[in-house]
Amino acid sequence: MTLKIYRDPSSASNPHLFFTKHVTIDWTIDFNRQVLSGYCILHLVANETPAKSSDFIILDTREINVKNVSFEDLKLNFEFGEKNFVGQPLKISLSNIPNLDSIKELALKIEYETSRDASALQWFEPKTTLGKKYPYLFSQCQAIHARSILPCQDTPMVKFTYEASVSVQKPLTVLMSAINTGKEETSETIRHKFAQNIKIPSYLIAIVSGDLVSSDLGPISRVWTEREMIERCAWEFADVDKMVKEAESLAGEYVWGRYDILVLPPTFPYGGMENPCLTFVTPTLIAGDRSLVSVIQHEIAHSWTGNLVTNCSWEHFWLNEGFTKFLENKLVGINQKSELFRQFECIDGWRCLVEAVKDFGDKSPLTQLVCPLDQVDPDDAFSSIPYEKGHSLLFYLEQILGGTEVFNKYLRAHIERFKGLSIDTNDWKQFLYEYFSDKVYFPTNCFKKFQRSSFEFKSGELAVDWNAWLNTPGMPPVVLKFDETLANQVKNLTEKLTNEEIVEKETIFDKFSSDQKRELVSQLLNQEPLSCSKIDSLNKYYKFGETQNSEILFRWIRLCIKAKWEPILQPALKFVTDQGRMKFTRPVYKDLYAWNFSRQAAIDTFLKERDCMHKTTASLVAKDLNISS
Ligand SMILES: CC/C=C\C/C=C\C[C@@H](O)/C=C/C=C/C=C\[C@@H](O)CCCC(=O)O
Ligand SMILES: [Zn+2]
Repeated sequence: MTLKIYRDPSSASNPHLFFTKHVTIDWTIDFNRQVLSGYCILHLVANETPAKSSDFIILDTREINVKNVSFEDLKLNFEFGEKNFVGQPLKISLSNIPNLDSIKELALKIEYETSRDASALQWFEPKTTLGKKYPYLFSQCQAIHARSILPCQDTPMVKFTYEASVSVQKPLTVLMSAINTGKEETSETIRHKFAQNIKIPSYLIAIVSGDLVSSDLGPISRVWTEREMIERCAWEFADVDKMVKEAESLAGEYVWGRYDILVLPPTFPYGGMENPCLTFVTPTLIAGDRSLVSVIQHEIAHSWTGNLVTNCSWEHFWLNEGFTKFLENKLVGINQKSELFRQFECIDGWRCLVEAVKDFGDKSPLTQLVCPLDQVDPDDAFSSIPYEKGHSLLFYLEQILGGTEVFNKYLRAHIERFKGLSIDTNDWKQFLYEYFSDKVYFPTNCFKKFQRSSFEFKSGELAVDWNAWLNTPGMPPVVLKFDETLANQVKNLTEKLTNEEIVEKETIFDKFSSDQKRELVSQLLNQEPLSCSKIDSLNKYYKFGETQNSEILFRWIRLCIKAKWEPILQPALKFVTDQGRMKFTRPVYKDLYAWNFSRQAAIDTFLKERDCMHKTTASLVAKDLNISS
């Protein structure tokens, strides 16, 4: 068994010597000190490059307090390398392991404790939870935060199974991105046990602990959250089993056993996180009308693209997110029984892409699909670009390679070919050419070079400008056209609201779906600023400020800020304080900062709130507001 090695600028680890095949975790959650303490055992396998006794096994860590490293009964020497933005390498010496040449497997036991600053963890004191009685903890390991909860080869090219045993004070629950395999109780504590028997990368390790309750949704699904939210969450996500079946019809068998959902506190920085067996989601999805469940479809889709077929490094993140966005939009179409709904989602996605390219600047390397990350923290590079540019490339290929039926078969074949593996863009492209070999002629040596040069098209070759799509900043080389039926129904009202005086609410508005209402505000936002009196009327007749749909509220707030409508200041500050989903919080903070009238209020609010925010959100918003950390 060997592991294919890729370049990963976000990891200091050296899996070319030994790579992880299984991890055993034993933790005690200490809510008083806000640390996880215990040990992990990394079960390593010798890779193709033979290790010498002068070598070190290098693991990624960040703010981890290592007490002891051992192999069987042998204590191993270790030291830390230099700290930088990817953490601090832990170098474990192999010098006193006898007969190193003959060792094929090596179980390294590392006893350690996390720090209070572990970047993967957010700790809550009881008073900050809904129930106010018990503390709460959750993790977010993507992209490179797993190293703050265990020393590991924190690169997605390495995939392993894991088992965990986690002790916590009674009556708290612990859940992980794995199957629950039982518990053991003492008078004071409960030890929860887990097993993840499918190989996963480190970024998919996840843990939550709190006073959680659950409600069954179907044979393989239940939703978990705090008691105060459970009924609303169970109603919102009632269709999840059906959605998993729809995804199976597209992508193949669902192999993870369970598809549970955890609804987190509002500081959770993302819409959703595809932790296997237990998707983590933001409470901003609870709209009260199931209108935001496409995030669940997105996370379900990751069960194949991302969690089975994984990007080998964060430079190829589009392979996770572009594919998943592509499946998500297809699932929306399948669920609504019409391709029109899929195409409608694509229009919104393209608009997000335009905005993200504008944000970074169209010359920025961070707008490339294959995104260079030397000396770049993946959190700083994160944007809609891998999602939407990746989606666009696949949408384009679908069109030129024969349409949905043909491409759906290819998607299945892609998943079948790469499941269980981590891949780069070259691997993806090579298989694409292999699969469609009847359609294209290509020179066999073209794959090696695609990163640097665009190659000339030969007769019969697939006419895709790969260099422009993959390695060039800015918008894609092709402007995609989507069916506009559903958007056009909105366009008439947009024009009316823009050009005419608003004297009452147009009745057509109530016939719109929530997504069309979102589209309406997006279209209004996509043009020149409205006058304050127009915003006054929209506010009076359409009451966008009262919506429970966070996507609409987000766009409404931005529309008002763009119009310099001063009454929006307090609602905008409340919005960025009540929830911390970065997709919403960062643009609103940035808009408030860009407007003289609200700049100081934005800074003051952030400074007051930052200690209660998620660490990643706080550090990125600080950069957005030009505040040093
Ligand atoms: C090219 C970009 C390079 C690396 C980025 C990789 C990871 C970035 C890190 O910041 C973690 C991202 C986690 C994302 C989780 C869920 C998203 O799909 C949520 C999307 C936005 C939202 O809906 O709130
Ligand atoms: Zn995703």
